[in-house]
Amino acid sequence: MFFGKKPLSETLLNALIQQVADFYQLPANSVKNWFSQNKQQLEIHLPFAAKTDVEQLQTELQQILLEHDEHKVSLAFHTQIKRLQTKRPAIKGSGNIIAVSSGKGGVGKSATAVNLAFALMQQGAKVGILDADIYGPSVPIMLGNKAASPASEYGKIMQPIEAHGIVANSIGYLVPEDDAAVWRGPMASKALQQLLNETEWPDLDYLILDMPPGTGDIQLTLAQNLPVAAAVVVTTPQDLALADATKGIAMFDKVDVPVLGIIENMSYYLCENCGHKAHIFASQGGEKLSQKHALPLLGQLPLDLHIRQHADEGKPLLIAEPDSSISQHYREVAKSISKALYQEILHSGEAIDVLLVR
Ligand SMILES: Nc1ncnc2c1ncn2[C@@H]1O[C@H](COP(=O)(O)OP(=O)(O)OP(=O)(O)O)[C@@H](O)[C@H]1O
Repeated sequence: MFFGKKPLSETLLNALIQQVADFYQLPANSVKNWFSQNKQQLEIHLPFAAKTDVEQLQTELQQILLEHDEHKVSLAFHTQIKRLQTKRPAIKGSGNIIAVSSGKGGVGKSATAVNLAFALMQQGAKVGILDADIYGPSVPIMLGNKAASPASEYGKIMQPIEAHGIVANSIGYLVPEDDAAVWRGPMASKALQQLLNETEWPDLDYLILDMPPGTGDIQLTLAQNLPVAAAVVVTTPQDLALADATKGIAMFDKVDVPVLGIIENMSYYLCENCGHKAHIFASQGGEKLSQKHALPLLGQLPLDLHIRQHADEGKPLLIAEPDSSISQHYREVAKSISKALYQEILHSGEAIDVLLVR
């Protein structure tokens, strides 16, 4: 291992590796292969989307370099996400397909899926979104491009629609809303499989699949027949939604798709004037659900006017207000999802590590 002509001491390299390992509470052995050296540059390839960690990591590593009199060495961080092997054959370019599902309609699954797609992008991943909510496709509304239509050069393979740095496809771009609304189950699931297969996804890390709400035949067929890498379940905290979320978790268990965790949406309302936190839809529901199923509670997002306004106006919150505390919260959830999927990749391979969600 050389830096230009000068070898970088093993002691120093080990100290740097240990620092990153401690940061992520991982064994140094797993972190070692994230490092590569190139002339005066030390490259660190993070295997999950965690761009918001880079600044702190950089400071910590630079401090060690300074202590070893190696201040000239520059650091470069990259995001290098692997694909989790799925039972169903992979779809070209789609990367890891993450199903965002809800047992019950109206809990904010689509708004969560869209915001998470942008949050993952802002954490450094290449992201697409497929709107599989066939009876109520809201992705085109939330991306503000309802009138767009995917170009198709050979009459078959479609180019996804680009929006603010992600790509998307939806039945909503292809057929009038009322047409899809009358499709029966088998026709709807076939149309969705086609939509996924016949889109030219541009080498993504993640494809967010905005599932139709519920746990019926269409959902089960999709979870079973598509190469879904993992799922997250969105719920509101009240009992009714939690009972349905349980069915959602059971559905993914049945088809052996790992559930990465639960997102509680509309958890509370924070009064903008007095700062009072009101638990409109009851409290701690998501927490109880996560304990019951031994799944992480990935995030608790507020009931917030800005989330609704930006979604309904077609200006994604993460793009319109990237510095808001809610956008930061979404980025934390996105990072946790990405890390949890990395954990699944480790489990599926020879190495098994413990990665705590930071
Ligand atoms: N945390 C939130 N705060 C405020 N409004 C929200 C929040 N999450 C979602 N909404 C709004 O609630 C409405 C329903 O959300 P959304 O369409 O995402 O739900 P859904 O679960 O996907 O619904 P469906 O099951 O009918 O597809 C939308 O107007 C959306 O903007």
